[in-house]
Amino acid sequence: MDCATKKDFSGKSVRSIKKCGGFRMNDLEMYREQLALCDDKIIDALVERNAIIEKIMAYKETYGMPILQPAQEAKQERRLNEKLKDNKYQDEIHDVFKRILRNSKRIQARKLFSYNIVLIGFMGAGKSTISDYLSTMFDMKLVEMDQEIVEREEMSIPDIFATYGEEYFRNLETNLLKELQEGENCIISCGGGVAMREQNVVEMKKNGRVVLLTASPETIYERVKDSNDRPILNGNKNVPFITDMMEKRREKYEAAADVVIQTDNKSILEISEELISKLTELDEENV
Ligand SMILES: Nc1ncnc2c1ncn2[C@@H]1O[C@H](COP(=O)(O)OP(=O)(O)OP(=O)(O)O)[C@@H](O)[C@H]1O
Ligand SMILES: O=C(O)C1=C[C@@H](O)[C@@H](O)[C@H](O)C1
Ligand SMILES: [Mg+2]
Repeated sequence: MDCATKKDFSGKSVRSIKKCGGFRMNDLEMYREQLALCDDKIIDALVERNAIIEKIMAYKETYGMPILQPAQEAKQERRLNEKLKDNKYQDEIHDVFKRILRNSKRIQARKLFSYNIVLIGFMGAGKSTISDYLSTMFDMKLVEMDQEIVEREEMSIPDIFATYGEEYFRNLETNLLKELQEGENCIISCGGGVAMREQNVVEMKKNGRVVLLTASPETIYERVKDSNDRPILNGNKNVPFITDMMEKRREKYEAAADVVIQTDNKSILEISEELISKLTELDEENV
């Protein structure tokens, strides 16, 4: 390819128009304009897509349909995989769609919850499990209080208890909870004992709705029996001990709760749906 140069009328060297790889001098400008038009189309499509997301939410609300529909999400993913399977840009396009999906989830989360969701309840009630699921489904930030404390202290909870005592651990919980009130649209999965301090409950309610998960002592026993991560239960993993401790804590849990969800024999999806509908109802009552 010969990109010959010649002088223009002012004497400046310019490339010959016809001989440069089949491109013309002004092609670059033209491509840039085409790119800008493409970007405009993408913006218009995204605005339209987001408006459709809002319509779907309104429709589900009107007809009392479940908000979370993981099967539909899986169907959409299959459709996309099929459509992109022979596309040479499939990795890049999949990456873009991942972000689009995450942002759709955020739009839903912001519309549904303008506050933090704070999960409380006895050990093994499912706080971590449900928080994790909700945070994935709505792309919401998740703070697992126990885990956060373990990371900051660089020690396991049983070691914190053994080295510094329970009071020290409880103070860490209170301080973390205070710190978390600065954010919003976050899921906070509390340690099992967090709601026992009145000061903690005041903090939770500043910027959050408190969801109490419950389960029978038998269910709790089944869920915790194979783990040694809960120092209070170590050596006490039996139904009578759990029953007794639960009864002692019950009043405080219930007093802290804005909504209560009983979790025995329910799937994670069922519990999460119940949580969303109870929180939504609560907001409607408060309007
Ligand atoms: N709805 C459920 N159905 C069946 N198993 C469940 C359910 N919810 C939680 N589990 C199981 O019970 C165990 C304890 O759950 P999880 O860790 O979520 O409880 P937790 O309330 O966070 O406990 P802790 O207060 O000790 O942190 C886990 O193994 C989890 O998989
Ligand atoms: O119920 C409790 O008092 C506790 C529950 C766990 O989540 C941990 O926060 C810790 O083991 C104490
Ligand atoms: Mg937990």
